Amino acid sequence: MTDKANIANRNIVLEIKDLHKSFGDNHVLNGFSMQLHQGENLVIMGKSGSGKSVMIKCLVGLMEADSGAITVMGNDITKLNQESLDILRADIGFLFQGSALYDSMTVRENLEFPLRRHTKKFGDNVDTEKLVIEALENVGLISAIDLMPAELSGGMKRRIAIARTLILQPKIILYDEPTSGLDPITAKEIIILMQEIQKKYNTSSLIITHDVDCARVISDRMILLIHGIDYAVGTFKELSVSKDPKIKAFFKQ
Ligand SMILES: Nc1ncnc2c1ncn2[C@@H]1O[C@H](COP(=O)(O)OP(=O)(O)OP(=O)(O)O)[C@@H](O)[C@H]1O
Repeated sequence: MTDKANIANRNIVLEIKDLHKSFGDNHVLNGFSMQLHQGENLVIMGKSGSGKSVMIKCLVGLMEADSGAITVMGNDITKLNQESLDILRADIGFLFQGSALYDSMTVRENLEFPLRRHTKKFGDNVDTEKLVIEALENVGLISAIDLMPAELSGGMKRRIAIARTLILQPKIILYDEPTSGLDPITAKEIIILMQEIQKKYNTSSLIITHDVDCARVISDRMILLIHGIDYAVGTFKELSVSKDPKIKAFFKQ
């Protein structure tokens, strides 16, 4: 957890207001709102099918919302042209569910890949080797630089995926189920790594997870996504003692 008091007073780096998204009669998001503050670890929990992925897709522009506003570092993303959106995207790191490394590329090539896509951020004279090494050192896996993804364990893959996200030096990181599919010990190591990154770079993180342990350890605040809205917002401590059966259900594991 971030040990800085009064998160509510810090700058808002990402804000969703009254987001609606339906697929025919399936009203997935019915006015979801949230605010992510500078340096905050905000966990979003919701049951399977509650709309977490739909929300993230709207956030990163992979899906168009029916209505609502999404503001990233002061920019309304629905009003940006492609070029401005690309520049903004370089400040948002996205850790996909299940790591999603390119199987045919070495670890080094996997890390170089995002740098090639975001040349504007670092300029033409970027020292790629230096950035790759720094990112791998951050996740404690410099020794894996020339390995192929197939040669890595699940935990190592997740670390490399985090390094690939970090290499662009994002201000905001979106983690989609960062501990899913990992054994409890490896999951704990990944949570510790996420905390170290947050401390070192003062990144703001939005973390989608089903993992109550992960939420307990890492969250400054939590949002429970129920019925397509931000049904409950608070610290882990506050929400975990709620008497509301819908909220209680999240903490029975
Ligand atoms: N492209 C789509 N077309 C139609 N329906 C969709 C589409 N994408 C998502 N949905 C529907 O939206 C609802 C929410 O799906 P979503 O994938 O966001 O859930 P989730 O909370 O991320 O679940 P999980 O935890 O299992 O990943 C589901 O009912 C799903 O069927």
